[in-house]
Amino acid sequence: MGTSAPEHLNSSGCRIQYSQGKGRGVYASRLISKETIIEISPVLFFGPEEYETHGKYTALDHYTFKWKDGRMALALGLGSLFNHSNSPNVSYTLDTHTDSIRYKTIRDIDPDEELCIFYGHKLWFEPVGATELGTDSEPDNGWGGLVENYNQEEEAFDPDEVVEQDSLPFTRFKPPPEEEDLESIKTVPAWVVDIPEPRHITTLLKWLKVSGLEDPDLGHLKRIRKQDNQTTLLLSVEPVEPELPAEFELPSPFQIPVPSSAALTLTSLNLKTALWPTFYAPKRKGEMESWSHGKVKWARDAMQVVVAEAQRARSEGELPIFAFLPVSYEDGLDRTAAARDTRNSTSHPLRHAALNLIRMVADLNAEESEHGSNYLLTTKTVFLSHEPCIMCSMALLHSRVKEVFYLTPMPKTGGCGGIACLPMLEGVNHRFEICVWNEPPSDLTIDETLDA
Ligand SMILES: C[S@@+](CC[C@H](N)C(=O)[O-])C[C@H]1O[C@@H](n2cnc3c(N)ncnc32)[C@H](O)[C@@H]1O
Repeated sequence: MGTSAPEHLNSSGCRIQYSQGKGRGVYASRLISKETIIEISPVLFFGPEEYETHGKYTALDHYTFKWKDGRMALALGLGSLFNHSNSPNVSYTLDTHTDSIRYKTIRDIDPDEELCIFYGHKLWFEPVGATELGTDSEPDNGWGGLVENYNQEEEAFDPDEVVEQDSLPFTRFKPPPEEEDLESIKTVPAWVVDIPEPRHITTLLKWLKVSGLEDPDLGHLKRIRKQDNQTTLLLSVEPVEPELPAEFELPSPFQIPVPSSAALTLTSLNLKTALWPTFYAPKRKGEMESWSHGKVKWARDAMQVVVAEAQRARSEGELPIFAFLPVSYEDGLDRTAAARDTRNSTSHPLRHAALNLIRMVADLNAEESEHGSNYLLTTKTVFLSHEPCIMCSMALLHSRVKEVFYLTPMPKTGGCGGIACLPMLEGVNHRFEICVWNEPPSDLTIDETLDA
């Protein structure tokens, strides 16, 4: 063993340092933000035969990654020096196009923090740190382990490329569109004019086309309203009163509120058309926001954190239930929060993971938010190890969360598809999308009668 670690010219803020009980490790020499590629290591291959007859009897066995075609690969550069953690802060992807391994931070990294990857559940050494799990008897569910990462080909795709619904690693349930009531319909003031002579309508419509008043923002509205023997023409939503052609001797235009968007449901169509004739544009059944490869990777990374932290919680005497609010994929700027179920340690029956998470968000935002809005998770996605119980599902609904992902369905107690599905109930004042991971890890099973 050398007496001091070699210097390494890695410009992404990594250094090599001895790590207590683990040999050398990779450390952050400055703050590194989430989703930073910190290393791309070229690999050196060993053919299956060479590996079987020689490689596996050498120290290299502790360093090699299994490649897709059965070869073993030794990461050069920093790649071989990342130590293992059950709650890794770095993910990696085998890039078969360039024969290299890319290492990326999963979350923001503090200066001097060790950068660790997840080796899988079958470890060949006694991991340092009381939080580490993993025995030979434990099934390797592949979560973040070598096998799974090696099957993850997202990096080989364009991160912005859309993933087909059927290829997503989770199943999505989208609530029906909101039924609107009169109060919730958004309107904009629009200029309209009554047309005393219906025979002028065609000419006026032609005039409108060349008048500069045609506005794509009005595409969801019909141009003409016929009501009580009165024909009215929609002119514009500009603040200034439009000038009308003098030859028709029209009365002065006036402003009225018109709906600002098309009607999604028949109920809203009726309500909106009472204001001004509106087009009906129901969302096609099953129509959902699309997911890109990059976003799927983001969700997978978040779920890896959930699994690792749920296992860690169990090793520390808690229930293996975990809730995680990652930095959102789109802006990558907001706060993250994470919470365990702490019913065991607190002897408090309401300390469920999802409730703890919502309370944590409220506490974090308490100083900055307007009174009463600090708990809101509007536009956010929450990742859970288990389907939330009815109480937690209601709390999530109350928090206005956008999406909830869970791994383990709870058919007897769950409130997001188990015994009930709260966001789909009639009359609730918010709906969120539910995404159920396709293959829940078997080692997070809890008593089926427990509320998660
Ligand atoms: C890929 S190497 C990592 C770099 C290694 N520490 C070195 O100095 O060369 C894997 C080896 O690091 C050690 N190691 C990695 N993670 C560890 C952990 N959490 N606890 C203890 N030892 C660890 C084990 O000896 C393992 O065989």
